[in-house]
Amino acid sequence: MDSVIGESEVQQYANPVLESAYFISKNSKDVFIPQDSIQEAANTIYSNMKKLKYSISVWKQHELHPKVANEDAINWIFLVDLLNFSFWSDLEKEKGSNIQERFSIYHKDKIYTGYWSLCAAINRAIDEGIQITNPSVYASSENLSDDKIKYIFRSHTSEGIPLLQERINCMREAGKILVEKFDGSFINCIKQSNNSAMKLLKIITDNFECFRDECEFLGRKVQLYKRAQILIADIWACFEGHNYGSFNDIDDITMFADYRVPQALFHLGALSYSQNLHNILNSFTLLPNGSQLEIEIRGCSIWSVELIKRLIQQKIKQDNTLDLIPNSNAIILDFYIWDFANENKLNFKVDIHRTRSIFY
Ligand SMILES: Nc1nc2c(c(CN[C@H]3C=C[C@H](O)[C@@H]3O)cn2[C@@H]2O[C@H](COP(=O)(O)O)[C@@H](O)[C@H]2O)c(=O)[nH]1
Repeated sequence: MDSVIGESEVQQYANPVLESAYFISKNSKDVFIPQDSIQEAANTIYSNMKKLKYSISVWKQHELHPKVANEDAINWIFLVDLLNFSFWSDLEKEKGSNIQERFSIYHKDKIYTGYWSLCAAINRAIDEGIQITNPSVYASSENLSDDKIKYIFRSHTSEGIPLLQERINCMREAGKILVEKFDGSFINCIKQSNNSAMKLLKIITDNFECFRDECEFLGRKVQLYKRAQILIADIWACFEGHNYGSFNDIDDITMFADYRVPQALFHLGALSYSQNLHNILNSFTLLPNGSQLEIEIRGCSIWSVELIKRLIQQKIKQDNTLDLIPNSNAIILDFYIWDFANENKLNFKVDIHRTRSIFY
């Protein structure tokens, strides 16, 4: 068996996710970070972000995101990122097939799919007077029955929301933990973190099993923590780095290893796949959660964005124009790439990887 690279060179990163991503990228067999095109990818991303003046303030501009940074927003963000996973459709067996029948939410005269369908369903429930974001409500079926949750996520089409029962289980588990251990509010987790994103990451993954996005890769535990990290990032972005969003080590948060950003990284030339993996993705073959191919895609995506971040930070140092992007940490880069992917995904040459998982 090939020697496992990086085992001895234990990287001293503050974030265990970055350490895992480094290890995965050094031992990946079907996913690569092309050294010859990642600089061009960084240039493209940097110039587009400058043109858009892309910054932390974009987060609240999204129509379905909270507009006021307060306790209600924290409860909303916690619930959204508790359920922020697996929106891709089983109906799509080949490119573009049946997409009109995929799960979607009708809200205020608009139809939403993907991540936005989750936000729309929650906002619709709030408009209907359901206290859906209150942890003591979704913690127990006495306060909010399974049938009521099913009603909240009722689809505009024949396909229902993927993993509905798993989503209900997450709500019960996390709601109970917030009520029993954190006096009913995620704000108390934030207070315990003493303005450290890394401490908050540990509080989340130690206490909430459904955020514990870990698996084994070449005999070693790797931590990817996609929803735990985006939960912290969304609070930081909503509060624009102030108040409950003030973390002195926020730049240690990595890219969020989902299924959409890797697709964009491939399109931009910041990720490449073996022919075998290329064929698997374009034939819509399922990849089991925890499989080597899935972990290579997720881990290399995190490392690719880390390298892009370093390249862009070098460019900022040499850039003497005035229209610099105000912030270029992995969160802002990730948010930009995800928004770019959602606007261009129908033109991408390679499809997403299809893994059913509660982790992303
Ligand atoms: N890496 C990363 N993954 C993200 C997001 C978001 C939403 N973030 C919003 C908030 C601020 C930003 O500006 C975005 O507007 C969702 N996801 C993941 O994508 C998948 C859904 O994709 P689709 O089926 O196409 O909607 C699913 O795994 C979901 O967990 C992100 O930002 N980064």
